[in-house]
Formats: sequence, structure tokens, C-alpha cells
Amino acid sequence: MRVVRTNQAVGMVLGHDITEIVPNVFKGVAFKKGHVIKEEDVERLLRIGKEHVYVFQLKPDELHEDDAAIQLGELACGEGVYFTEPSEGKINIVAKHRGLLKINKELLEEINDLGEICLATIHGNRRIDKDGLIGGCRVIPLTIPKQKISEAKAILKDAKPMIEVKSFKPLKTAIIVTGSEVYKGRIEDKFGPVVEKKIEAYDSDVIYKTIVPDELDRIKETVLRCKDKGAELIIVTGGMSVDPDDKTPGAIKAAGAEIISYGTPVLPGAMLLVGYIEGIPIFGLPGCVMFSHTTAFDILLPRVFAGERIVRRDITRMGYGGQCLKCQSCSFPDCHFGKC
Ligand SMILES: Nc1nc2c(c(=O)[nH]1)N[C@H]1C(S)=C(S)[C@@H](COP(=O)(O)OP(=O)(O)OC[C@H]3O[C@@H](n4cnc5c(N)ncnc54)[C@H](O)[C@@H]3O)O[C@H]1N2
Ligand code: MOO
Repeated sequence: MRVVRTNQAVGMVLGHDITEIVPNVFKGVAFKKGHVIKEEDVERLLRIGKEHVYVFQLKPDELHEDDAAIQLGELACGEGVYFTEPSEGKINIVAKHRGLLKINKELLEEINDLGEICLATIHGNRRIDKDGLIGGCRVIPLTIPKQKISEAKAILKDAKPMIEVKSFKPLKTAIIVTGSEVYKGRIEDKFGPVVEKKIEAYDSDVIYKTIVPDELDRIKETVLRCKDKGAELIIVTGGMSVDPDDKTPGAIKAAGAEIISYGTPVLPGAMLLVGYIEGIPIFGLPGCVMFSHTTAFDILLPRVFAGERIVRRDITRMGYGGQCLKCQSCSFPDCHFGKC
């Protein structure tokens, strides 16, 4: 550290906290150690009585923590993501709009493995709202060798963005409610409205909704009709379990769908089916989706609305984090459920 005249210190890094006391008005830190002195700070520093200050002298191969955080933010943030001005050396990483949050975990690990860098995020593959906090970044010391940032650049330069938020695209949705007890009017349909609400949360329209009995051919024909009607997402409710009247998985298969998975390692949601029929995503939803606040369906929906194609491994890895704790007040997706 060296002493410089305050009016010659613009652009330099303050080496210590500076306290200001204005009787009855303010007592506290006016400038924090590490602050880069700006033109407009000089007058205030002089009023505090600091005609000289201690400053850090950055060596040519060093970066101040604020500049390092900005450069790391620029490297890490892809589409749909921005970062805030550094404060005390830290930037916040934030969603520009709502959508599906994607985090490249491997790259994140590699960057943190460089040392002297802290890049922390929430889990990816979840829905995030506009201005939702994704993470933060800072370097550990007050200054960092520029070489570290070059190493981070080398890791990220040919890779996809480490953090991005994919926009949701509305999907014309068809809902087929199965159940002879519902079809014959023995009970009122309580499943359709639950699903409709979840679809509308993605600004998507339900273009077709019908109730059919537990008959394989009826369900199959209705699936094909939905496809012909231009549905971009088909959802079949009920009949997903092991009773003799549970015909939905067989009917979806008979309609020609490629079954990605019948069964998910998620509770609730174990009996869920995901498939594609000529590229159109199709779900078979078990009774728990009607009953439980949050299930495997809620974990997968953001990915479908972001246009991702679900593959079998996406399903199988859901076991880790796949047990819902059924909290009294559900905070999903701000919880461990579905984070793998
Ligand atoms: N022996 C086993 N039983 C069950 C298993 C199992 O593995 N072995 N799995 C359980 C799990 S997990 C779930 S989830 C449910 C799956 O149920 P289904 O999808 O087969 O649902 P249904 O049998 O069609 O109906 C169950 C229940 O819900 C009522 N229901 C269905 N649809 C509607 C609707 N649209 N509106 C109102 N109520 C509806 C239906 O009347 C039944 O009471 O299976 C477990 N059992
Ligand atoms: O599919 Mo049931 O899916 O776990 O309650």
C-alpha cells in the first residue's frame, strides 16, 4: 500500500475503510476497503478530512475484485441472463425474463476449481421468473491475477453458455380425461381443471378437452384425433396404474407414441408416462397429479414448454431429489424437489 493525495487517487483502490461522522445524521463506513475511488468521491473524502489515502497498487498483471467479477459475469451469462453492478466485489446473476433455467454444472465446477473464484448458483432445469436471483459471483482476494480470468476464458470459450434462461413457447394443448366413473357422470371431473390451470400458467391454451371411458380403443382414437386437431402437447389423465381398468399407457402406445418412460423415479409421480407421437410430447398423468400440489409433472413441464425434448436419462436421473417432502406450505420450485 502507498499513500497518495486524495485528488490524485481517482481510479485507485482504497486500502482501508473510511468512516464518516456527521453528528445526529450519520456515523458509519463512507467508503469500504477495496472501493475504486471515483471523481465524485474526492470532494466527500476531503470533507471527511482525508487529504491523503492509502491505496492498493494494482500490478499490471492483477485485476481488482470488481473488475474480475464483471469479467466473470460476462463469461458466465448467456441468453436471458444479466448481472448487476458489483457491490463489495460481488455481482448478482439474474433472469432477464421468465423461462427455463439452464446451468452447465460441469463448467461451473471447472471455473470454481480454478481457485480464488466463487461462482454460486441455484439448481438448473427449473422455472425461473423475471428478475429471479440465479446466483452470485465474486473473487476471494481483493485482487486476482489476470491469468485466472484467462484460464476461465479458455474453459468457456468454445463451450455453450454456462448459465441461460430459455423462453417458454405457448403450446396448443389437448387434454383427455379418462375414467368410466367420470364419463358416466358418477363423479365430477376434478382432474381436467387441475391440468388446465397448470397449462395456463405457461400462457398456453387448451384447444381441446374431452372425457372418455376406460377403453383402450377410445383413448387411442382420441389421442390420434388430438394430433389431427393440431395439438402441440397431449395430456391423458388417469388409468395409469395396475388395475384391470387402467388402459391409458397401453392406449398411448397403441396410438403409435414412442414411450420415453412409463414410470418416473419421483414421488409423487411414479406412474407418470412421457412419450412423443410424431414429435408431439404426450403425457400420461397418474391420479396423484390431481391430488398432490407438486409432482413429477411439475418438474418436467418447464422443459417441455422451453422446447426441450425429454430423453430417458432425464427421467432416470430424477430419482436423486425425487422425493417430495410434502411441506405444509409448498415452496416448489424453491426446494430440493426435482433438483438432480
Ligand atoms: N396396487 C397398486 N395400486 C396403485 C399403484 C400401484 O403401483 N399398485 N400406484 C398408485 C399410484 S402411485 C397412483 S398415482 C395411482 C394412479 O392412479 P391412476 O392414474 O391409475 O388413477 P385411477 O385409478 O384412474 O383413479 C384413481 C382415483 O382417482 C379418481 N379419479 C381419476 N380421475 C379422476 C377425475 N378426472 N376426476 C375425479 N376423480 C378422478 C378415481 O375415481 C379413483 O378414485 O394408483 C395408485 N394405486
Ligand atoms: O404416480 Mo403416484 O405417482 O406416485 O402417487
